Formats: sequence, structure tokens, C-alpha cells
Amino acid sequence: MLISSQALSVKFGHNTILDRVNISVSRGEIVTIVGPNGSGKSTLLKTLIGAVSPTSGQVIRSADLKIGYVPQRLHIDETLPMTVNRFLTLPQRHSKEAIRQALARAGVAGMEKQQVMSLSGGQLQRVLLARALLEEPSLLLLDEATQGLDQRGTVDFYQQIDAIRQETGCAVMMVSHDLHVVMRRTDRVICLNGHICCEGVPETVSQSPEYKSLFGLDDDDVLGVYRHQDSSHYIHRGSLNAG
Ligand SMILES: Nc1ncnc2c1ncn2[C@@H]1O[C@H](COP(=O)(O)OP(=O)(O)OP(=O)(O)O)[C@@H](O)[C@H]1O
Repeated sequence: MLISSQALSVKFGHNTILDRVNISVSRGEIVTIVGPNGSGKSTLLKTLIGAVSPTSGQVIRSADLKIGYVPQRLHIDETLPMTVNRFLTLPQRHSKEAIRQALARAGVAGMEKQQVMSLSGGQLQRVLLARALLEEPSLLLLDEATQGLDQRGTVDFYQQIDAIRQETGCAVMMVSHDLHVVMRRTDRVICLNGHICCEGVPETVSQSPEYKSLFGLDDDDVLGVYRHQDSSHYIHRGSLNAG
């Protein structure tokens, strides 16, 4: 076991954000956390890395645990010119070879001299991934790392994560809204809504009543959206034709 939590609870003021959460990640395993907005996913990751203190319960870390954390997004001062190479040596220096290898593993080989501000959203996420890999992590924690990427970019990113897991043997715990995309790439899914609603292999979780009641769209929802789009398209075309 690399890391686990026992009856982990976090309160902010009077609000209980996490309620007696038990999770565990084994070596080499990919675990995906899904849950609605505000369900405590980021808080859980922040508690695991020690940035948030639990109100009760505990986090148990193996002695050799090394975490590489890829945040949801990064705020960089736009007026500050900085190359990728410089960014990757802050706050800790790394050898040229280590940086070359981390960028290659993250799928952005040769980007050392590029300005961070000039990177596309997908490239920046990969540079953040490279920065996490420089720690030679036994556990990669990804907090909605594909936010803002299109479908292709998201699929490619998760493929890269899978390849990294196979190459380095690290475990991965990630927060994702894209269960359908990560399905094939995750060993286990934990569905969080303050407490753990359900967990298991992706096929089981996606069919469970708890998951469906949180995320399920019934035919009316889907057809409603479709009909709406269709009718607006029709009206739009009508007005174009009329003009
Ligand atoms: N430092 C904080 N102080 C007070 N409340 C906080 C703090 N951090 C998070 N919260 C609250 O805790 C709740 C859970 O937030 P969290 O970011 O963990 O949810 P999430 O599941 O990651 O959401 P999302 O999917 O929208 O990113 C939210 O209501 C949020 O406002």
C-alpha cells in the first residue's frame, strides 16, 4: 500500500466537506475519483499531499512515498518571461538530462527553450506533468488535469499517463469528469460526494444506481438538448434564407 486514509473528515467552518472517507492506493494502480462539482475531490487530493489538515481521521503514507502533483491549472504572471527549462528548475535544480527525459515522457520533447506563456493548454498540462515526473514519483496525483482540453487532447493525455505508469511503475490517482474517456485506462473508480458513494471497476461503477443518480442523463435530457439545438439551428437557417 502506498497511501491510505482512515475515516478522513475535513470541515471548513460548519461545512463538512469530507465525511469519514476511507481510500487506498496500491503500487502501480490507477485510481480515478469522480464526483459532482463541490463534492470534495480537490480537498481529498490536497489532504493527501498534506496541504489541508484533516479535522479527524488520518492519512497513512508508506515510508518511500514520493508524490508528483499535477494541479487543475496554474496561474502564471503573464508579465514574467520564463522558459520551460527555467520553470522546471524552480524551486529545485535538475540536470539537463533529467529535464530532457521528463519532457519526453510527458510528450513535449524538446520544449526547453519555449516560453511558458506561449504554450497551448495541452502543452502546458504536459509541462506540468513533466514537472511532477522530475520528482520521480511513486504516486502521481492529477487534479482534473485535462480541464480545458478537447476530446482528442484528453484522450491523448490519458494515453500518456498510462504509458508513464507502464514505464515507471508509478501509481496514479486522478480526479476526472471524463469517466467514459478514462474507463479503459483506470483500474478502479471511486465515486465521491462528500462520502464515498460507490467504488469498484469502471464497468460496475458506471452501472451502479448511485453513480447513475449523480451523473446519469435519461433519454429526455439528451433528446431535450438535441431538439433544442436542432430547432435553433433550423430557425437560424430560416432567418438566413429569409435574408
Ligand atoms: N479552503 C477552503 N475554505 C472553505 N471552503 C472550501 C475551501 N476549499 C474548498 N472549500 C469548499 O469545499 C467544497 C468542496 O470543494 P472541492 O474543491 O474539494 O470540490 P471538487 O469536488 O474538487 O469540485 P470541482 O469539481 O468543482 O472542482 C466546496 O463547497 C468549496 O467551496
